Amino acid sequence: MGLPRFGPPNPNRDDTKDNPIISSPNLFVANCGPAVGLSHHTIALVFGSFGHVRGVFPADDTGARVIVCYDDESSAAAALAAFHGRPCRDLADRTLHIRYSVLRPPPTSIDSDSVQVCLSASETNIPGLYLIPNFVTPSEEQELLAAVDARPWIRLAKRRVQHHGYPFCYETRNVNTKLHLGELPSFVAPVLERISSFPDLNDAENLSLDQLTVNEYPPGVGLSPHIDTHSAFEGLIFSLSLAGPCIMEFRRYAQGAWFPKPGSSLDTDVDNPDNCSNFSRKAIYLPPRSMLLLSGEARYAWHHYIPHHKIDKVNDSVIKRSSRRVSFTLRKVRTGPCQCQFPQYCDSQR
Ligand SMILES: O=C(O)CCC(=O)C(=O)O
Ligand SMILES: [Fe+2]
Repeated sequence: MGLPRFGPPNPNRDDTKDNPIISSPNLFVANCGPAVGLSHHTIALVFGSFGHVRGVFPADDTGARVIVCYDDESSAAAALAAFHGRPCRDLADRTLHIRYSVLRPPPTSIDSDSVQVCLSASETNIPGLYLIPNFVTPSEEQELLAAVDARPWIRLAKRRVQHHGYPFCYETRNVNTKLHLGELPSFVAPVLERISSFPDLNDAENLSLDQLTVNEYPPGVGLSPHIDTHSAFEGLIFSLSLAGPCIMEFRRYAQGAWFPKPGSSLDTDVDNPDNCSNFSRKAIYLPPRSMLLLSGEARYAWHHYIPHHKIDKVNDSVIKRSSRRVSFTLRKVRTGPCQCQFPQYCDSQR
């Protein structure tokens, strides 16, 4: 039998003390279960003194949290009032922490194997997306990697980063334009020079990219879906892949942008909010030494995302992520509000 899709009302909130005023015939009971010596049968018997128990189920795979399902809400309310927060004599004197449990929506199935992985930007049909393979040579790649490895890394939860030009603040997903760290380091000069000859750029001379974020991803680490904050950066975003490949997925959400909570990490594998399961998906393979350009619709309206996989499937081939992937994201910091043509995705026009 599969697990019931129940959970605590708000897994991010510690509401064990004051239960939110919702009612449910189902209880989420923590500190209770086979891992702490209480069988589901015993739990059903003890909770059964408040009404008919339809079932006791593991709430997760810890063995120490269960879901107790009653026929009716009043039985659940009585059990919660009697047992929550105090030692339960009939359950080995364990102090139970009880909340009402809610039925979770079915998880949105994100099967990255089911999306065809494009090998060129034109195949994706995303306006404004460009990919140039072999943008740097293998020896330039080694030089760039050596240059960043000679500088201090900032350790995030799952990956390491460096910021040059301006620091990027993960709390606000923005840059502090007053905190100029100086010119971009000289090791990126050849890359910047080559960028200015990038095809399809209308305004190559006025590029003046002034912010570089270097990301180092260990195998299996990706980046949750996001649009680089419109108000933080201008309309061209370049990403150079070094050392290893990855698949980058693009999503265009039907409702417009969903803005992650400030401070939420790009490291996490939270793929999309509950109410935003309706989106178009595309995926592209980024080989090492390739340069990706996000412009126009690709930059402003599509979320980009690096799945958290150790192995990527590129159509029929399986590609193991290398020991690391290092990316150079080059952007120009915006100084006024964004006035793009995609207001539904734009934090300046919200
Ligand atoms: O690693 C990459 O290629 C993308 C990084 C990225 O999306 C970002 O820094 O905003
Ligand atoms: Fe990004």
